[in-house]
Amino acid sequence: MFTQGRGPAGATIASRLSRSKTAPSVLLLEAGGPNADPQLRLLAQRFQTFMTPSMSWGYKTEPQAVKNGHNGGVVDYSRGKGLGGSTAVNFACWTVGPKEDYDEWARIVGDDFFNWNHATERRKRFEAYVVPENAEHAKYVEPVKEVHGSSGPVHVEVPSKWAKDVSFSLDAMEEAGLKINKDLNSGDVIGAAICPSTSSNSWRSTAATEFLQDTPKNLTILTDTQATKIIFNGKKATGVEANGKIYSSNKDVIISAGALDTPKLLLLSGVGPEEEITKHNIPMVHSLPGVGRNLGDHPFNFTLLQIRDDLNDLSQLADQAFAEAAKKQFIESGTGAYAQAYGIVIMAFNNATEELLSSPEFKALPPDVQAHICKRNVPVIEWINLAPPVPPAFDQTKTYLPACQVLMSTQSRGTVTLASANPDDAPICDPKIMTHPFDLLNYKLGMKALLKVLRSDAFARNTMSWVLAPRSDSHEDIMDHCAQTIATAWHMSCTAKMGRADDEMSCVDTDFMVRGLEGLRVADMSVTPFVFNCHVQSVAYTIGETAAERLIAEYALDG
Ligand SMILES: Cc1cc2nc3c(=O)[nH]c(=O)nc-3n(C[C@H](O)[C@H](O)[C@H](O)COP(=O)(O)OP(=O)(O)OC[C@H]3O[C@@H](n4cnc5c(N)ncnc54)[C@H](O)[C@@H]3O)c2cc1C
Repeated sequence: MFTQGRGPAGATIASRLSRSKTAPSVLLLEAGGPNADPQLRLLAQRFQTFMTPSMSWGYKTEPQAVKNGHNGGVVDYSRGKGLGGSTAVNFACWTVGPKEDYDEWARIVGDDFFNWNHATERRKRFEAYVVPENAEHAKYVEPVKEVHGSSGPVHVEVPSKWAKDVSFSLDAMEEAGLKINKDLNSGDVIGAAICPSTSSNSWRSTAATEFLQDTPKNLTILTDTQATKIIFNGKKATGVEANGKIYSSNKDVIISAGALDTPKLLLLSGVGPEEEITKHNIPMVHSLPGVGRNLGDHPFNFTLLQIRDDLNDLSQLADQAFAEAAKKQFIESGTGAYAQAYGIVIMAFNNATEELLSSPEFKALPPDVQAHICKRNVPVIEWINLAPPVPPAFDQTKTYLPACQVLMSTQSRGTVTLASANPDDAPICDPKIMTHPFDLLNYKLGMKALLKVLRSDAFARNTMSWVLAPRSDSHEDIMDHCAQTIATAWHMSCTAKMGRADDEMSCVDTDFMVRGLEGLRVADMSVTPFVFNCHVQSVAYTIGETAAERLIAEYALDG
């Protein structure tokens, strides 16, 4: 048995399989290094870690149509590299998404194994969800205990110490008309809520710290080992090539390299759309039109308000000496400014408005997509307050409220293709952000609604100035601001999607087996049939757990 890629999906599978009763031999190959320095796991630095060059693949998108803005429309498309994969560099927000998304996945693929109830039971096995009891915070946060795990390996917490702006921001959202959702991870995501983080006592937890410690002898982990080709005997995968060596497998090869590198490896190995493979003179192994297609993501834009100085303490950290001392104090004693800086993000997920639902853009969507968007807990827009930190170009001694918009229920789809047959070349990533008319309208209506909230008295009376925002609600000003701040939330998905046999774009079946091949599975964010309406690391862990459960049953690994 062999798995490749050490992100949340790959690490979960390798850990579960190797710890099963029959203890099969599992080899895990990871292209990056060990990411061993604990200082790279400070939650207070969660928004900067991805800029550490050794921990990122450093990908960028092709110029996007929302252009004429910064960088000519080229958007950062980082992926985590090394132990923990993207969980070692991500923003550590933990959201599991709406229950209806899981049921929709089950409906699309025709298998109840993927529905909310089953997924919740699986998540409870790997989750350790901690919300400290605190009378002051009870107004804002109260977990629905039945849907959370308490003793799994993946640590999720609401830090016990809150910065001042947390309650300010939630109170203002409530006053502006949003409902407070005390547990956005109950399956009901709608409303303004505290978002827990993947951390323990403000130290980031990663797929590696959670699944790859104290590993059993039958699990071998090789770092700095990039798989460059899958080896086939006819239509059967028998191993992979990495660092000029062949690693053979007598059972399955499982690819968990993430939604950009999994299609890249499949294409390099001759599996994918014929025209894409032959154009690089790669020998064709198997035609699969969906590989590298359907790339979906969540576009992300931000606005910035300067607010009253007494509303948070983060400006202290602009003083280099103060920041160094705070970091030292936190590392030595777990206390001080670093124990609460950037500890909490506030999220507000919103349903579609009547205006969106009555638009021609909505009515042109396929009937099943329309039906899904109309469901109770399915959001079309997410707003984020208190993150990310203010870019260095702005005066760091001032106090700010970043307020962002993340597009949900996205319909735009792009591609991942090869730049060449050389495995060292980055893939060509073109997510075609907001090219679908529904996404464009949804973005504009969402941004107008966000501006209305930020202009409401609750925010206005605490706002000193608008630093970054559309100049007006006009189409031109909203799109101009969009072009200036466009990014994605790095939720790349669907590039080797799971689907039914009669869906010609389906790449894997519900056993994660690559269609038309033997001994080859894909289990990572590539396989989701649509872009989940949440921050997706929880989905990647769930995919790993689901694939492991299927394999353990198929090979009777638990005896
Ligand atoms: C900057 C950033 C911020 C994010 N913020 C959040 C957030 O706050 N909340 C959230 O829920 N999600 C967030 N995400 C997304 C989330 O982290 C990912 O969706 C999730 O980690 C994907 O898991 P995966 O297992 O599919 O792939 P990955 O986590 O990307 O893991 C893939 C692994 O495979 C390895 N690999 C790739 N190619 C090869 C090869 N050829 N050979 C061997 N190994 C290979 C990679 O080095 C990596 O270790 C963020 C992502 C990024 C990049």
